[in-house]
Amino acid sequence: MDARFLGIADLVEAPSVAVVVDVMRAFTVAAWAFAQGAEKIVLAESPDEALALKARHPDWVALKDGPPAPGFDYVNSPGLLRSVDLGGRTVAQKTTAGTVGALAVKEASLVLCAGFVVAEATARLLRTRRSDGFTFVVTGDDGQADEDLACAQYIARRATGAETDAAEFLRRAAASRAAAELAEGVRQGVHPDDVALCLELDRFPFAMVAALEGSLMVLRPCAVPSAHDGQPVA
Ligand SMILES: O=C(O)[C@H](CS(=O)(=O)O)OP(=O)(O)O
Ligand SMILES: [Mg+2]
Repeated sequence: MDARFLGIADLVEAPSVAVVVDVMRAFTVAAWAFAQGAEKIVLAESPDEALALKARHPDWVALKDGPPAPGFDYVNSPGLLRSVDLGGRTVAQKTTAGTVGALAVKEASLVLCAGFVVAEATARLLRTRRSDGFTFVVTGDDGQADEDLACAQYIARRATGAETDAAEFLRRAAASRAAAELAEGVRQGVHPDDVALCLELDRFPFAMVAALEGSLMVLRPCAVPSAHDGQPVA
């Protein structure tokens, strides 16, 4: 299996299978939103689009990174989101890196969004795909964010079925600039548990698949039973 690791700016053509990785924090937050009952997440192009979607659908909730902002219900923090009941709700999410990365590959035939919390389910889903290669989008720091690269490399290894010790990959993520910035209060809209929550390996049993639904890029959880190993999915 051929794995490419690209930053968002390096994407010149739509990959066939794209795994968009944002450990800190967009896709850890997305996984927590599903765990808290959200039906789907619409990946918004801009803060204004997230607010416009919410205005059009008053039962939706809007979430963005950075500090709390007028019109937005939540910030991009797993620690803050984990106590919120999102049962049946649609979330419009806009972040600096993660949502931008997913929107950059919206023409791909399969788009998975991932972090350590859904690593094994993501790898399991990739194992069911007959594909010559996978493109991992390392969303942070122009493709240099080590928390995202470490997670992408870990998932790529697990996607081959190779036994892989996660410890070194998690250590790199814990030592990343993003982790330091979250811990030191450089980033805003942060809960003290955010870094630890982003490093919870396989916290959730589902993968997350994004696809165009009309003009919107919509992220949904996807159960990946281990019994399907080796069988292709649509
Ligand atoms: O919320 C985050 O951690 C970041 C925003 S920033 O890097 O602090 O500006 O967004 P994400 O898209 O989740 O990396
Ligand atoms: Mg990030």
